[in-house]
Amino acid sequence: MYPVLSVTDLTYQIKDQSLLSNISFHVRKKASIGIIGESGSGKTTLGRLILGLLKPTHGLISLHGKVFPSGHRNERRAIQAVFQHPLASFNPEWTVRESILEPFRRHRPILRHFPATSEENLMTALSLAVGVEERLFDQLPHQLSGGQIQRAAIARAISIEPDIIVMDEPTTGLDVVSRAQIIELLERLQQTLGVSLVLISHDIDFIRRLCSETLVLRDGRAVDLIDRLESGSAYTQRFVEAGTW
Ligand SMILES: Nc1ncnc2c1ncn2[C@@H]1O[C@H](COP(=O)(O)OP(=O)(O)OP(=O)(O)O)[C@@H](O)[C@H]1O
Repeated sequence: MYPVLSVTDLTYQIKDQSLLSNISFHVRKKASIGIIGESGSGKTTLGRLILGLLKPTHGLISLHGKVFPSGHRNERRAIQAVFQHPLASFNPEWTVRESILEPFRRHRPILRHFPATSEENLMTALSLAVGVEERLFDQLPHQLSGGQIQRAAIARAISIEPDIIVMDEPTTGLDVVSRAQIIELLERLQQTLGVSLVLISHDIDFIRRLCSETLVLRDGRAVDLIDRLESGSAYTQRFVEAGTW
């Protein structure tokens, strides 16, 4: 069986500058890969390439063994994003509910896990799945706390049952309790939905809890691709011991 996501020899250049060079890895169903590295090492650029928002200079991304993006309408459903500042990804003039329903209305997917007999049923199921009281979905995005809007962003991402969610710094700015809740939520979603995760983070403990494999970037190159953070190079160990990058 093909991995859900394959990245092969991916290189991204702007003019003569290589922001990423020869990156390769696979992610299987229900598995998670962590992407870590110093500021400016290329993590967000890699996330944007995986989402099809940037076009690689060389190399290949494939979903279930097929080149991505191919232009096929349905492939966009398979891969969803939760960005670093979730508030900025919500339309400030729409209720949170309207924003959450937007991808569902656009894709009209056939759902296996969530009941999609009506939008109301779907919203109730999503509220339970992410642990946000349903009445909060009728608020405007700025009226929710950082943890609540992060979970609403996750609700939007899972509403169309993607195969992969790419998350950029999902714990930044969250208090300890909200951070722990996000970790538990992601663990649960992996088990119940079978979703694979690509987690970009500076938070070593977050990566350790959730990821079966970790890619360490330095200046756009892969330094380590490891299943245990402790088995990384001396470079990686310095940051693992510090707990952050
Ligand atoms: N559009 C662009 N044009 C030129 N350089 C860019 C562009 N986008 C990113 N870069 C450069 O590419 C490098 C990698 O940036 P990227 O945002 O991917 O790093 P990062 O690892 O996500 O950093 P951080 O942890 O600070 O978010 C940086 O040196 C950045 O300045």
